[in-house]
Amino acid sequence: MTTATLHSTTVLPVMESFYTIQGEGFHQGKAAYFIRLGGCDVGCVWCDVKESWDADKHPQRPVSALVAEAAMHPGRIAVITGGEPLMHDLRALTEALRAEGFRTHMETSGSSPLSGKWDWITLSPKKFKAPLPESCAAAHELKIVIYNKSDFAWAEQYAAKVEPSCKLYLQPEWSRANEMTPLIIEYVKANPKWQISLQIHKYLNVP
Ligand SMILES: C[S@@+](CC[C@H](N)C(=O)[O-])C[C@H]1O[C@@H](n2cnc3c(N)ncnc32)[C@H](O)[C@@H]1O
Ligand SMILES: Nc1nc2[nH]cc(C(=O)O)c2c(=O)[nH]1
Ligand code: SF4
Ligand SMILES: [Mg+2]
Repeated sequence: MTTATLHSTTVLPVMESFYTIQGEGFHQGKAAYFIRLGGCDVGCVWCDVKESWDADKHPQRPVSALVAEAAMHPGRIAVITGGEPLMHDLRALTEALRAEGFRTHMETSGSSPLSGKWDWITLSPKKFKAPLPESCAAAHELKIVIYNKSDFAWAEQYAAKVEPSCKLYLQPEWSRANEMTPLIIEYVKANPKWQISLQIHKYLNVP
């Protein structure tokens, strides 16, 4: 049996999957198919998908079925998110997505070991469980959630750990967006290596 065949038998806990507009970061505004995997051991107090945390609450689904559903839509960006996707072995999923012509993107805290083949890794480090050095090295985009003023200095610590080519984004924590967005605007104006990332899907009322 080949490695690819072995991987094709894999199942993953899936909370939801949906075709939408990427609302955040460098690829904001592009059509993308999202697969939200269950399970997260990071525990951010302000997490906007706490329902994802317990993997056992979500059905185990075969990778082949997930990719077949994704391929029914015309977009060819697949975003793997969660929960914390790197709690799972993502080799089979990324191989199968690429075989269908998808570019593989991931949203991760980087706190569990990397697996899979990725065209784009969005690293969003968390104070609650720090990212591994390998995730910092692999990130194409660093996206720091700003919950209070002290998070700007914390963001700079991670900007120093990623590659020089890594894009840098500051994103207001949603419940504090009214207070934090003006601070982010001033910070980006003073520190133009950073850009602002808004969660535009929440303004557009799409998933
Ligand atoms: C729900 S997380 C799932 C992926 C992974 N666990 C992570 O945190 O990167 C997806 C993205 O949403 C961000 N996020 C989560 N809750 C948020 C909130 N309340 N406001 C703004 N961004 C949030 C995360 O930082 C991450 O960039
Ligand atoms: N439209 C849309 N864009 C997103 N970008 C990152 C998301 C995520 O939850 O990982 C997300 C999401 O949940 N919806
Ligand atoms: S790491 Fe991501 S999914 Fe996990 S609690 Fe934090 S924001 Fe939520
Ligand atoms: Mg989201």
